[in-house]
Amino acid sequence: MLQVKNVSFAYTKSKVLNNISFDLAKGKTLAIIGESGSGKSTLLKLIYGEFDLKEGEVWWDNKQVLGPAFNLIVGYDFMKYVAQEFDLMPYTTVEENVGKHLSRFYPEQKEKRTKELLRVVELEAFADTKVKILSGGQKQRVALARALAKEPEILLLDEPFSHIDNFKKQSLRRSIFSYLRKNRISCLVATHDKNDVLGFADDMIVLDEKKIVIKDTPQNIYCNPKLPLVASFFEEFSIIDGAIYYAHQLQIVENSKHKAVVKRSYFNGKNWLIEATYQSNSIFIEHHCNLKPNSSLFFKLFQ
Ligand SMILES: Nc1ncnc2c1ncn2[C@@H]1O[C@H](COP(=O)(O)OP(=O)(O)OP(=O)(O)O)[C@@H](O)[C@H]1O
Repeated sequence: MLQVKNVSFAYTKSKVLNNISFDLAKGKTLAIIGESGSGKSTLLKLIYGEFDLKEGEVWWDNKQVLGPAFNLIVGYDFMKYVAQEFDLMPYTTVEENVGKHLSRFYPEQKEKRTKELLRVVELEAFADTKVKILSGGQKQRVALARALAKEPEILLLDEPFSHIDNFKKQSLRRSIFSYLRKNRISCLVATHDKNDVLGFADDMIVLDEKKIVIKDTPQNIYCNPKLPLVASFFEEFSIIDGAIYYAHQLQIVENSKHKAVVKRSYFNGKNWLIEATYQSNSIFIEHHCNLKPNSSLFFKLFQ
């Protein structure tokens, strides 16, 4: 189990993280969300042992994770970290990058393992391609495969699918997260993408103002977002009478006590998002067709 105990950290004078504590059980996935600059990457780096901690401790089972003051080489065998910059070897092939840390003394095992990982990240066709000429998304997939090569017990992922195109993203997500589950690898994933969280993470934490402001299951947080910051991570929302409503919780009806004026309609694939003005504020309503700007509408609320 990963244990983060009362961790605080500052790069310079002011703190980036203040008194962070949480646990992550074996084989579980925990998502970290928060605005840009809220400290997600810093937290991953601290857990990886990239910096020395002055306040707080990080433990994996009965081993304490220590920073560079205690380790000549940053990191531990049981933990792998895929950073936003992938740190690959550009002039060697995809296969060589993935197999870099696997033993040369067992060539058959090495080849089998490398092939298995290339299948997980859907890069079999690029095994002999030099990394230098790969796209950003392909490089990101090589970095993921390399992190998994030596079967870590815990994987730290920083925006793992940010460079992957929408065609591949969903199937790659399913492939990676089911591989982690099957092999009981714990995973901590920092993300801006709700699709990394809903359906894949067991728990999530929300970072704001240097602290963990919410920790719960993705389902509970989605259904009861509590803060506008959290609702905005998932969907367009409106605040009406002090409560948060997602766009699908507002329904246009013939008549009601809530009257608004249409500003604009946006096509979003499944239906339309209507932006309207209600009591001088913008609200968002999901609807099956677009509506004329400046026309009036009535809506009702449901949860
Ligand atoms: N090496 C560094 N030296 C000084 N300050 C840093 C350093 N790295 C990050 N910071 C600062 O620490 C804060 C947290 O940054 P961090 O990269 O952890 O945020 P983040 O939530 O991961 O952001 P993003 O979502 O944009 O990746 C920011 O204010 C950033 O400017």
